Order: sequence, then C-alpha cells, then structure tokens
Amino acid sequence: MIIAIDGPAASGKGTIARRLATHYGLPHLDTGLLYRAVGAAALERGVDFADEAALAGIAASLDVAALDAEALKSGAVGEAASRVAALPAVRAALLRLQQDFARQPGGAVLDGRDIGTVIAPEAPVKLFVTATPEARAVRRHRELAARGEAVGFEEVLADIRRRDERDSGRASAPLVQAADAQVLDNTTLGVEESWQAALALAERARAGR
Ligand SMILES: Nc1ncnc2c1ncn2[C@@H]1O[C@H](COP(=O)(O)OP(=O)(O)OP(=O)(O)O)[C@@H](O)[C@H]1O
Ligand SMILES: Nc1ccn([C@@H]2O[C@H](COP(=O)(O)O)[C@@H](O)[C@H]2O)c(=O)n1
Repeated sequence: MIIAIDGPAASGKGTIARRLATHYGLPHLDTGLLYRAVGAAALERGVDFADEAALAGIAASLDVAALDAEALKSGAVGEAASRVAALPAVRAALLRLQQDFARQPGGAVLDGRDIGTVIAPEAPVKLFVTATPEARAVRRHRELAARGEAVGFEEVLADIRRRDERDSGRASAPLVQAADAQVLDNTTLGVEESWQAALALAERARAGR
C-alpha cells in the first residue's frame, strides 16, 4: 500500500507520515530531504542556483543512505531546497529514486509536495495536510528556536509565505492538492489530534470509503 502525504511547509505532514509508517509497518521517505540535500550541497560548493545542469548533477549523485536529516533541517537549507526544487532537471534527476521507493513490494509512505500528483498518482491513500501560514510559522519558529536558530517570528512567517508561493507557483510539479486527496486542515489541532484525524482518514481510504 502506498501512502502519499503532501502539503505546504511545516504543516505537520512529516510528523503524520512517520507515525503512519510506524503504524502500518511501512518504510518512510521524507522527499523534502532530497531537495534539501541538493540545496545544502549547492551552498557548500558555491554552485550558482541558476546552473541547472550542475544542480541536476548533484541530484543525480545523491547518496540517500548518507542523508543527515538533522543537519538538513536549517532555515537556510530549506530556502535553498525550494529554489533548486523549482528546476525541472533537478526534479527529473530525483524522480526515479522516489518512484522506486514508492513501488517497493509491500508499499511505502512518502511525504512531500508532489507525491500524490506526480510520484505515485496511483496511491490508494492520499492526504493533503495543511494549516494557515500563521499556524505553520508558529510551529517552524518553535522548531528553529529549539535547534538554536535565533530568528524572529515575522521572518519565519515571511519565509513560509515565500516558499508557499514558490512551491505552488512553479511550472514543474507544483504543490497542488491531488483531485482524489483527502484534506486535513490541522490549524486548530495539536500534534496528537492531527495524528488521530490523519489515521481516521487513512483508514477510511483503505476501506475504500
Ligand atoms: N498539529 C501540530 N500542532 C503543532 N505543532 C505541530 C503539529 N504537527 C507538527 N507539529 C510540529 O511542527 C513542526 C513541523 O512539523 P513537520 O516537520 O511534521 O512538518 P512538515 O510539513 O513535514 O515540514 P517540512 O515541510 O519542513 O518538511 C515540528 O516541530 C512538529 O513537531
Ligand atoms: N516532493 C517534494 C518535497 C520537497 N520539495 C521542495 O523541497 C523544499 C524543502 O522541503 P521540506 O518538506 O523539507 O520543507 C520545499 O520547500 C519544496 O520546494 C519539493 O519540491 N517536492
């Protein structure tokens, strides 16, 4: 069974995806980490963000087993990720890897922006997890503060809005709700309530209701 979870930045889709994976005993891929790894490498190596061929080369040679999720979660890397993710050649270089992960025997849980629309449109369970930009900025601000990143709330909110615009407005695999996705708006829900709501929606989709 493939479970596809999409949604904007800091909507809580990763938290839900991890818990669904544990609940159903499925492998999980946070596809945002792939774009973050390309963005981080570009920053580290000083690659021009307009050099699509060089960035696609980095994407094609990613060692997925070596991704350091913790190190890739900084605000600067998130911004770099959303810039490289707008480039069709970068997306093309990461496509097969994600599709193979989704289609492994027994299934998988993937979260990102285009899982239900591009990577695994055949997924029987599709959730689109969202919340207002303000609610998401509160979450991201708290998360960055816990990492020791001293950044103001207004800056985080502006970053969230900029990323929403870039992710939804790009021509290549934009962030968009799949027609057959179930929407979970967790603006007023805490982590536990959001998880319970997601599980109920997943169970409903599994039962074909
Ligand atoms: N319903 C919720 N209420 C409050 N905080 C939440 C909720 N869901 C997740 N969080 C917290 O918000 C932060 C972002 O959550 P998470 O990483 O799951 O979001 P995401 O959509 O996967 O983000 P990204 O787009 O960066 O991958 C985390 O610190 C998480 O613990
Ligand atoms: N399937 C995906 C996943 C991510 N992106 C881009 O990567 C950026 C970082 O993702 P996070 O989920 O870790 O925040 C994100 O802003 C997207 O631009 C993507 O395009 N497709």
